[in-house]
Amino acid sequence: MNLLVYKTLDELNKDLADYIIKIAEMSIEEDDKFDFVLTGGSSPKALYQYLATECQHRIDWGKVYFFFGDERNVASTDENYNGLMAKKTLLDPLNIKEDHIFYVNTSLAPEDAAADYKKALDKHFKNQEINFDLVLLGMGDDAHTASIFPGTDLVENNKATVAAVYVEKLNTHRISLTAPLINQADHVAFLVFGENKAEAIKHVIGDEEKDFSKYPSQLINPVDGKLTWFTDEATTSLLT
Ligand SMILES: O=C1O[C@H](COP(=O)(O)O)[C@@H](O)[C@H](O)[C@H]1O
Repeated sequence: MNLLVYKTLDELNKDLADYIIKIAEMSIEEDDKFDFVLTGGSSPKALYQYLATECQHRIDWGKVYFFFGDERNVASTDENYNGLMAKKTLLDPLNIKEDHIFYVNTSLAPEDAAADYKKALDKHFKNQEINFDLVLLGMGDDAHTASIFPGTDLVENNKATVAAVYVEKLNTHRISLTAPLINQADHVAFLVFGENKAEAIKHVIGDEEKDFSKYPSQLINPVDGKLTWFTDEATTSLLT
């Protein structure tokens, strides 16, 4: 595990963009494509805008396939739909073709949307192991990542799949990659900043004894891949 701590969000996003471009270049050279899982929420907005502007000409974006680590069970036109935020900030500005973007179909019931997404992944990976080049993750102040929330049955899901989960505290369903599926990736990167996440990261990274149900981000530990945390000083202030 590699923990990177930045003074400013600009420095963090610039370095994270360089890291993404480097993995994209390696993947495109090896396989002629880059399978990239995007995170949702508010944290990646500035990063996506930076990629779409400053990094517009650094790689062939036509060779990138975009996926989502999790999705909220709302219409694709709803501002809370993770896909819409990525579309506005990254995918439309880069003119990414629709057949390179794997949105979660939330017009289906959550269980069906999860099964539909898994089917699309299996097809893309030609029914071989689903092995993303890079999974970008965020983390909530409750230590959830993707939509693996504390106390939900998704924490216990030990299958590499896509699952629907009911999140009681939000009174809603979510659709999410499971931790074993994320852990099959070659690279996993967390993008976490801000003081409100200091307590969570203290436990996720700092605790010797793991409590996955309380701190689901502890589940992320790539089997053969590399894990990197892109953080700031405020978030890591409680780590000793
Ligand atoms: O609900 C979600 O939250 C996390 C963290 O979001 P943030 O707004 O604190 O950046 C995010 O990683 C996840 O994709 C999203 O669905």
